[in-house]
Amino acid sequence: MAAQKVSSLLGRLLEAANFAALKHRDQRRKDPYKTPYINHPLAVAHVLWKEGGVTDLATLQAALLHDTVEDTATEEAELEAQFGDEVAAIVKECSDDKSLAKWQRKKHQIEAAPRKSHKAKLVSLADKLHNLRDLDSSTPSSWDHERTQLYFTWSAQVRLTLFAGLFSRIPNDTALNKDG
Ligand SMILES: Nc1nc2c(ncn2[C@@H]2O[C@H](COP(=O)(O)OP(=O)(O)O)[C@@H](OP(=O)(O)OP(=O)(O)O)[C@H]2O)c(=O)[nH]1
Ligand SMILES: [Mn+2]
Repeated sequence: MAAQKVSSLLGRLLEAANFAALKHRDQRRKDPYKTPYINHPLAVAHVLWKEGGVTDLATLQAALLHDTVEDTATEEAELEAQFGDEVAAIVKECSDDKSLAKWQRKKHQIEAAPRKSHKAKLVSLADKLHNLRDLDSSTPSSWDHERTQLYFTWSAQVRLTLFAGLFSRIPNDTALNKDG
């Protein structure tokens, strides 16, 4: 790849990391160490690249930005203007509607998972994976055993529906879909 193109891709990735860092700058994770919140979106993007082999720029940018609309004062239009329609749409697909009750949000994630775009599924899976790893290593101070178990059970349901969609992307005309 031409050096100029690499430089442009890196720049756009760094722009997303910097944007997320500014938006999350006053937030901490719920763990006992009060880890800076930005560690989470950075880890989600890193999981996708390192473990998932994902190199698509829009997916990695969306991973870095995935909690900005849900958890900070960021408008979708802001993301559209700075990162384009595709990135903004993936972030939107990964954002809970905070005006809904918590149980409704949790239910909606299970129901919406199969309809998500492929890129949003990748970001959502990495998001869940990193949250589960965090729970395993340092449970949020206010979470008891039952609350932690509930997150594991619920996220397993979301991941199953996300995976079901990912593996059902077999084109309609393949032999696998023929009767007989
Ligand atoms: N495991 C873990 N999670 C933490 C920590 N600090 C903040 N979180 C965030 O808390 C959310 C999960 O907590 P819940 O009580 O289930 O959900 P809520 O914050 O949306 O109400 C996750 O949001 P999310 O990323 O939007 O994902 P999700 O709610 O869709 O799973 C996660 O990123 C931490 O120290 N450990
Ligand atoms: Mn997240």
